[in-house]
Amino acid sequence: MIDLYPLAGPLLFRFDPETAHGLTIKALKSGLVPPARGKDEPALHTRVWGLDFTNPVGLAAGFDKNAEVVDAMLNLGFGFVEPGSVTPRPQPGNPRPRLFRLVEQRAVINRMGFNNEGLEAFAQRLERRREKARRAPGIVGANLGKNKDTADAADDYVIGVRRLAPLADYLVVNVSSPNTPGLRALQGRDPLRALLERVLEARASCGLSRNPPLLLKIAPDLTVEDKSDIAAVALESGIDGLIVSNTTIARPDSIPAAMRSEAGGLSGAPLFEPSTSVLREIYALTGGKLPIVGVGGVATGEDAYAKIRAGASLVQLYSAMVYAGPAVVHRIRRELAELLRRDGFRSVAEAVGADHR
Ligand SMILES: Cc1cc2nc3c(=O)[nH]c(=O)nc-3n(C[C@H](O)[C@H](O)[C@H](O)COP(=O)(O)O)c2cc1C
Repeated sequence: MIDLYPLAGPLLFRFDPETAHGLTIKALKSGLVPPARGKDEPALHTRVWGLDFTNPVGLAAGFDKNAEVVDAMLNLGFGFVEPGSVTPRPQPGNPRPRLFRLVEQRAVINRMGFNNEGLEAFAQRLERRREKARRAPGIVGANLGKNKDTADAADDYVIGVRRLAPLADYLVVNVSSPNTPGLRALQGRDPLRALLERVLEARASCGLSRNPPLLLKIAPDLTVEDKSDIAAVALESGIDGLIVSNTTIARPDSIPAAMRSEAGGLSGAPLFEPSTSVLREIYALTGGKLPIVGVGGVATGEDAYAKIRAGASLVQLYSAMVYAGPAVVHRIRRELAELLRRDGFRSVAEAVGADHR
């Protein structure tokens, strides 16, 4: 592929991060970014939840909050994309500034607070996409959040599931954003059990011939007890998988003093170790029975491979794209295929959880 990011990147970095993101979405929507899918090596093909992924590298939630650039991102080489988080009603999110680059650390801090155009706009875009003859191939999930002012969180997730179950290849219940008050408390054993029961019931009530897999996205900032509770509830509830992890509220020593006090979730390189370690633990606690999407600090094929060996069936990224542009996806695919070959794995699936054996 021709990589234009060495030109576009420095230009975008002259704007504040949120303006740069808005410009990126506009460029993608208007077709200014040329498609560059490339060919996926057969070893990268993988089947999870009965869905065929041409490669295991996905775009994490938060980049395309309103499902505006699903095809454009698939056309850049992602095996799957996850628009959202979407909330039932539109909401503005937190006041700006709320997005910060930590260039030297290859990291991002955000406290967006689920800014989005709401469920109806999101669903209609997916509906229109379904009608298009020329859709990009690839898997499209939908990541669900709750409105800030909704008292009973489960109500919002149920609304999201009912509207999007017929439109998405998989659904994500996101209870791990640090920027919506009270959200992460839903990861506790009893609230989680009650929430998952209600969303699974909502999915069943859609009467679809094929239910989209339902995944739970968790935070990296969890106690030993939290993790074992989540693993137990995930297994007993009958959900289909987990996404590990969202951003962290921790501030590792590498984060400069001026940025330490910015509230929000930290993502990118400093999140790699902590999120991979939670992934490893959750894989062990669930005995490898639930497919896990590994996310947090993935920027190279080696990072993706490490997540897979720790127990991820698929990986996702967001922050690495800010610094390396979409070419990062091609690089990861190429390097990952090489690493699998080097270690004698014929497929991604063969390498999942290899560190545990
Ligand atoms: C600006 C920004 C917005 C995000 N918004 C969401 C969101 O709406 N829902 C969600 O589940 N995760 C959201 N995330 C978290 C990412 O999906 C991902 O879990 C996290 O950034 C770690 O991956 P990374 O290190 O590759 O960025 C957001 C991340 C960033 C940087």
